[in-house]
Amino acid sequence: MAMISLHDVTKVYQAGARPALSHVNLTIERGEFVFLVGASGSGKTTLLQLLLHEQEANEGEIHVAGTDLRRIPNRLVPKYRRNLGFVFQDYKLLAGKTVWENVAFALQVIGARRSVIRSLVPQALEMVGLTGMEDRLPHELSGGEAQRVAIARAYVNHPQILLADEPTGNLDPSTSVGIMQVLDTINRTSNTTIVMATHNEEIVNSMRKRVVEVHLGKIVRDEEHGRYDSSLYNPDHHNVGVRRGAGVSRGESESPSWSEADSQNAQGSQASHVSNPTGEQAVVHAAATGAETPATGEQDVASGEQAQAQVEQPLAQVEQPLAQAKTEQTSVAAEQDSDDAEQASEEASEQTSKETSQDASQQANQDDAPKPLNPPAAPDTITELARNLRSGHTGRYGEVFQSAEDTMTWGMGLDDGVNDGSDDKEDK
Ligand SMILES: Nc1ncnc2c1ncn2[C@@H]1O[C@H](COP(=O)(O)OP(=O)(O)OP(=O)(O)O)[C@@H](O)[C@H]1O
Repeated sequence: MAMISLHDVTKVYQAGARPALSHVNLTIERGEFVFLVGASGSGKTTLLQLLLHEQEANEGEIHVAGTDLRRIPNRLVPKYRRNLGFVFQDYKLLAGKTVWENVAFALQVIGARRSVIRSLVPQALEMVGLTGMEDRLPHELSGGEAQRVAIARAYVNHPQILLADEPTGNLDPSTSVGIMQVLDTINRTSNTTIVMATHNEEIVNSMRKRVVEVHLGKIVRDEEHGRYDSSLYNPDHHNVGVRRGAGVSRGESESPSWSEADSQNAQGSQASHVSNPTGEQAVVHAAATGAETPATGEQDVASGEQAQAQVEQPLAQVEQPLAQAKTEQTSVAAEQDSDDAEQASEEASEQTSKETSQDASQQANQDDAPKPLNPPAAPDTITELARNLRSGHTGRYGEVFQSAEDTMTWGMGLDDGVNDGSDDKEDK
């Protein structure tokens, strides 16, 4: 069964208004990494809200992690959301809690044992490269560090799915590379399904993941190893087009006729210049060739060197402990009531701690600092991203997830006297 499936889904916020989503069909398998792209107002956030069950569809079926969202009673929504981690553009850390407490909180509110918390929080912080920063408060963090904490919090209970709405929208290019590296590592090492809404062309075009493009509430493109050119569906222009052949089509999508310029672009050039929203010219590789062509040193890439240095930290440092953790403990839920599992967690933690303490200490306090070169460990896609990345424009991002926050694992029970983490902090 697919991890996520939408069948003929329509969402209308106000009677008579254009549907935010119209007859959408989409299937995402376990372990896929999907970029959700499209102009502001196209329906990306709405789609994520439907997956969170923050909004309900007017028509159609949605299944997520085996749950039919048409049939889920409200009281079970918080439990359902344990399957999901969510990363927001603006981090949404709890201001009065330390890094450790922010991450631990996501486990405390679902009733995880202290021993499990003591095991999983360091692993999550290590995975995002923040070991050594446990005692910092959010206001003492850079944007990139704050987003790493947010990812650790979203991932600490090992959800099957990570949803992210513009997670790099507030970050500079080099810091964005680090965030994408973390998400890519989570996806590759733990088979976590990731759906990320973004406007950032360079991230999409460099990482060459599956791309689902939404335009006026409809999926107009669904491609393996796809790319994104925001100008093709610019809502301010009537003559929109889609660059067919930019990737492998995944299935039914509505494709408007494409313009002559697009046609020329798609016919074999190795690279094309695509205007970014600020009007600058960024060099991107034409996906029509389907080749993972390495960037040349001649390319004019803003912040390229800095971004590349940022990304080329040894991935083994974060992958090894995560892989080990996944081997020895697959589900927080399963561990909550099992003493055996608890013991295994502690053993895993000790083992992980021994094997990685040296690397972890080296990672402390280095969130945005250039990292040492380690080419064999850096995946091509991330290296490509580091070379190509420019900041994309950020779309509308309001408080649309405000109510969902309250029932995500870290928000549930905030005002209900839930342990604030201080006990666990002492035991850390
Ligand atoms: N709560 C709401 N009430 C009424 N209309 C809404 C609501 N939320 C979204 N819409 C409308 O639904 C459409 C899709 O909005 P949505 O936020 O999903 O787009 P988006 O692609 O995520 O945009 P952005 O990239 O700017 O975040 C837009 O026309 C928007 O105005």
